[in-house]
Amino acid sequence: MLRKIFNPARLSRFQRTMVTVSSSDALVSTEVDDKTGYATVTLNRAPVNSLSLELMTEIVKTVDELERSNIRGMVLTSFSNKVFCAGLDIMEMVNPDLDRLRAVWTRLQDTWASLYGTSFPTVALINGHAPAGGCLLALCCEYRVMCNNFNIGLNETQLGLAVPPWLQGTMRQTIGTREAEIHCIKGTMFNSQDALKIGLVDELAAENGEAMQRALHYLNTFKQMSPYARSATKLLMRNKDIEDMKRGRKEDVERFVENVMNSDFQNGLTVYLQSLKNRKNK
Ligand SMILES: CCCCC/C=C\C/C=C\C/C=C/C(=O)SCCNC(=O)CCNC(=O)[C@H](O)C(C)(C)COP(=O)(O)OP(=O)(O)OC[C@H]1O[C@@H](n2cnc3c(N)ncnc32)[C@H](O)[C@@H]1OP(=O)(O)O
Repeated sequence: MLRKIFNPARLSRFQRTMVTVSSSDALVSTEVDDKTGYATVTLNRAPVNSLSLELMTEIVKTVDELERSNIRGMVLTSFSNKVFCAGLDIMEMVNPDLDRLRAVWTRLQDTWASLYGTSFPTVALINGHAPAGGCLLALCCEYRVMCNNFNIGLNETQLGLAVPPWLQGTMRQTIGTREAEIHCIKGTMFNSQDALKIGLVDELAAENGEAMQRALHYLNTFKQMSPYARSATKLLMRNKDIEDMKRGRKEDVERFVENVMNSDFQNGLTVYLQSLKNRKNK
């Protein structure tokens, strides 16, 4: 069954109401161009957009609001021209409160489901590094434009975390089963050129302005197309994955909690955090 379908009857409302949402200190800011109906959603959590419970809550809220406002497309990007998103906030996993840890993983599932299941077209404008959860956000979008000289990939295993089945599935869909298996297991990080070669991203750009032009070009390809046929086809392809994730979500949360509470993982995390700081001090 289709979860959400673009409703052409609501189009007239969309044409009248054009919005710029969120205050300057918001974790996520949204601007909608009233001529095109395209929203630019900018992740705004300095320094590296790491995914705290609060940031993920804002992402889900934003996507839900956009879904209700009938925009015609969305570009997801970062305030920083160095890091698109550094993945899950590692501090959420250091000696965590168990209720909050469960909420973090549940919200990550929600973030994946809401971004992956939008009725409108989505492009990730990857204007910086995108490890792990950062790569997840990009993979949820339909199309990916990446600026040169950054890294992207699902490096969870390098950190001692297992990649959950629903995220593996999105990677498989994007780069194919064989490559997804190898690179999820290895935790490979790709530079921009290699990410393009393997199909993890669709286009490269020299800088932000060019990346935005390419992103808008993708959205413009749907201008003359029936929004109904477009979104129905997308959701028919994606809804089963979302339903599968939802069916297994409780077990998935408990696996994550078990993974994080393991003492080897906690020790590894301390070493990893230290290595990030050492790298910085070099
Ligand atoms: C079925 C099985 C169930 C179990 C499932 C288990 C796991 C699920 C798997 C997937 C979900 C997703 C998981 C994750 O996302 S884990 C997080 C992975 N992220 C990383 O490894 C990125 C680490 N960061 C970096 O590599 C670099 O910071 C960067 C992003 C390349 C940016 O480099 P740059 O030089 O620009 O900045 P700094 O390194 O100086 O960082 C600035 C500042 O930010 C802190 N920081 C960086 N990343 C994070 C982060 N992810 N969380 C929290 N904080 C982060 C860094 O330490 C610096 O802090 P400081 O105080 O020193 O200024």
